[in-house]
Amino acid sequence: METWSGLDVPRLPGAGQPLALFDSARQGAFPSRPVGGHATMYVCGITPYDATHLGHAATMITFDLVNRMWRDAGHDVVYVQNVTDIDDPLLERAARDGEDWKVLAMRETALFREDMEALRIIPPSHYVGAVESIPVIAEKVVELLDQGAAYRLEDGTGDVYFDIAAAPRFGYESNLSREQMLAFFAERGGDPERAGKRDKLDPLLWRGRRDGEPSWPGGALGAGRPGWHIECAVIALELLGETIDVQGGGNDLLFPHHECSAAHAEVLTGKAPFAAHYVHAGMIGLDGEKMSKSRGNLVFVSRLRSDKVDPMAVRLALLSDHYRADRQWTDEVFETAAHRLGRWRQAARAAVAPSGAELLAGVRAKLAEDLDTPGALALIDAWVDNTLAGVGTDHQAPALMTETLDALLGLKL
Ligand SMILES: Nc1ncnc2c1ncn2[C@@H]1O[C@H](COS(=O)(=O)NC(=O)[C@@H](N)CS)[C@@H](O)[C@H]1O
Ligand SMILES: [Zn+2]
Repeated sequence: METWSGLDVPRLPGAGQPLALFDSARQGAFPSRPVGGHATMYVCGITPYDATHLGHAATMITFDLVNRMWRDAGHDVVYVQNVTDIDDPLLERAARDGEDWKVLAMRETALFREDMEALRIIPPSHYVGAVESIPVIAEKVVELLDQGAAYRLEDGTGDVYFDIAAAPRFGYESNLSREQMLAFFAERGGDPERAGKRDKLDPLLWRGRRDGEPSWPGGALGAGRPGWHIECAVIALELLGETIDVQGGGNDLLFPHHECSAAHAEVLTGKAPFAAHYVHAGMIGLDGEKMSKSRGNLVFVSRLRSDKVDPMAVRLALLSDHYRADRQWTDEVFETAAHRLGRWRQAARAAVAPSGAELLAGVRAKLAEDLDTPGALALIDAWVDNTLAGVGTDHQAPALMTETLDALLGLKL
């Protein structure tokens, strides 16, 4: 699947320091140490309907900062993102609206790409759909069956499940109790009550063909379509290798999605941990509720854009609180960001300002501490206040400040 169009990232003087990121498995922030000359990141992309709401945008901006910080530290980055262009919620929405699910998926994915370009998100190296990945997913499910790590239900549906007992450390990523897992599993697309499963938490790998549902040839599996977690495990393994630096997404994916994806990958490769860092972005909410399709309380990037809202003000607003915090989108958050952006643009046009090198070093240091954007933005505010008050003697500073905000925060002044 084609990715969206790229953009230039200014090279800054010197180099950034190692990026420390919070790892959900180890429950602490640790330096990410990409090896082999390039950093590898898999970020869970959209299920293509109701795109692009501000929750999607906030999470994509978070991992765009990881991408930018790694590049600033001198790494090449191989970044893979998927589109879940076949799954129950997509089929349900298409049926609700009486439209072809393939058309819905294509239209929403195209809109997502436009919104990502407007928000100045560096495109992933590989942008991959679930449907185009079905042949290799089916092969991997057969491998899991051959390893005895998966089993077919005996009820004639052709459904295949993963046996979580095959993953000895299952649960190490989310650190949840079994009852918490059962609750999240039921809430987020799992089927704990399905008859015939060995364990209630066993996730679906392959759904055998059903009348009225799309299906694809699955080789030895027979016709059907892939489960959700195996999709992301297989796409990452195919394009990034057996272990990766970052597996990312919103914190709604921590369990079951990322836990199961990691378990599938580790059983397939025999290598653990699948990801050195399991990175989860907080949920953007509106009126006190998580912004989500099921609730329908969505603010769309494309709507803001058609209302002539500056995407850079949206991006700055979504950077103003810490990426791991569940946070609310409010008019006040937006107005504050728009005002801040105006002052920053004014200061960037000054002839002279406080030291640009000091600002760059300060912003690098704050972002290297688990993407402390509130700390970084406060340093920029102080620099801007001084600049607008006529303090400072550095003639290169305004230009360097502009490049710093572009390269590290993705903000075009
Ligand atoms: N309210 C929200 N706040 C922050 N991130 C969100 C929010 N809702 C969804 N996301 C994130 O946005 C991305 C796409 O979400 S999604 O459209 O529901 N799709 C999926 O979760 C799956 N296609 C992942 S394989 C995911 O990383 C998800 O964690
Ligand atoms: Zn995923």
